[in-house]
Amino acid sequence: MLYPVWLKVTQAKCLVVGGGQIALRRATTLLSCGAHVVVVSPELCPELAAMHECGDIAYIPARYDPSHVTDSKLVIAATDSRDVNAAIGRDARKQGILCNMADSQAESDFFLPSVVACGSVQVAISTGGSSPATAKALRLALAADMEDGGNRFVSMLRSLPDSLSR
Ligand SMILES: C[C@@]1(CC(=O)O)c2cc3[nH]c(cc4nc(cc5[nH]c(cc(n2)[C@H]1CCC(=O)O)[C@@](C)(CC(=O)O)[C@@H]5CCC(=O)O)C(CC(=O)O)=C4CCC(=O)O)c(CCC(=O)O)c3CC(=O)O
Ligand SMILES: NC(=O)C1=CN([C@@H]2O[C@H](COP(=O)(O)OP(=O)(O)OC[C@H]3O[C@@H](n4cnc5c(N)ncnc54)[C@H](O)[C@@H]3O)[C@@H](O)[C@H]2O)C=CC1
Repeated sequence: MLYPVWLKVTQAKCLVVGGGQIALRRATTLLSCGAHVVVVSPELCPELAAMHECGDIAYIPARYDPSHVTDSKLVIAATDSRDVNAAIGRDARKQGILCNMADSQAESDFFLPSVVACGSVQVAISTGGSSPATAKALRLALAADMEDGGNRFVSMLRSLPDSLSR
């Protein structure tokens, strides 16, 4: 069983190592939550390069080095190298920093959920890593329903036995 939390990352340094699509996904979410996103990678995909050009993220154009982890609140290891991602995880752990490794559920301290946001309400969906595609399908179904007034979701909640909906 995973322990669910809603983490405050506003203005906190969050390190993303790697410059591909997974790094982009992680950087985008962190940025939308107000984090100070630092990306380390010898190269960036066009979307991350654009985010750097407009000043949304800090960029260190280099291969990963253990010093990059220092002072991070969170670390995301999203390179395409198992050895590099594992080393990032070990360095983060030494400094007591939580780390997610894109290629190792076993070594990650936390997973990323699918999120539906509706005003101040956020719903996070996880399958504990067993089926990310299911988490995404549930998000899309719930988002479509909420846009439509949330009737199916709300009626589903109302149809729960009193003992469950209390
Ligand atoms: C452990 C975890 C990562 C972590 O958090 O550490 C993880 C792991 C892996 N995902 C893989 C594949 C895909 N992931 C997606 C999508 C999402 N994956 C996300 C989270 C997580 N994915 C974490 C567990 C979440 C949970 O608990 O359910 C979401 C929710 C959030 C996000 O990533 O932003 C986001 C949906 C966002 C949204 O749109 O709502 C799609 C669909 C798509 O991209 O369209 C596919 C292709 C379809 C498929 O194959 O299922 C693979 C195989 C890689 C390979 O072998 O090629 C692994 C590796 C493995 O399983 O080890
Ligand atoms: N968690 C998930 O949902 C999924 C995870 N993955 C895993 O995520 C990882 C990354 O995937 P993509 O972004 O698609 O890969 P990608 O190949 O597009 O990007 C990898 C990036 O890492 C950078 N890199 C390589 N060595 C580096 C180093 N020493 N220091 C810093 N940066 C370095 C490269 O320059 C490149 O920008 C892969 O290991 C893949 O197995 C893949 C699909 C889904």
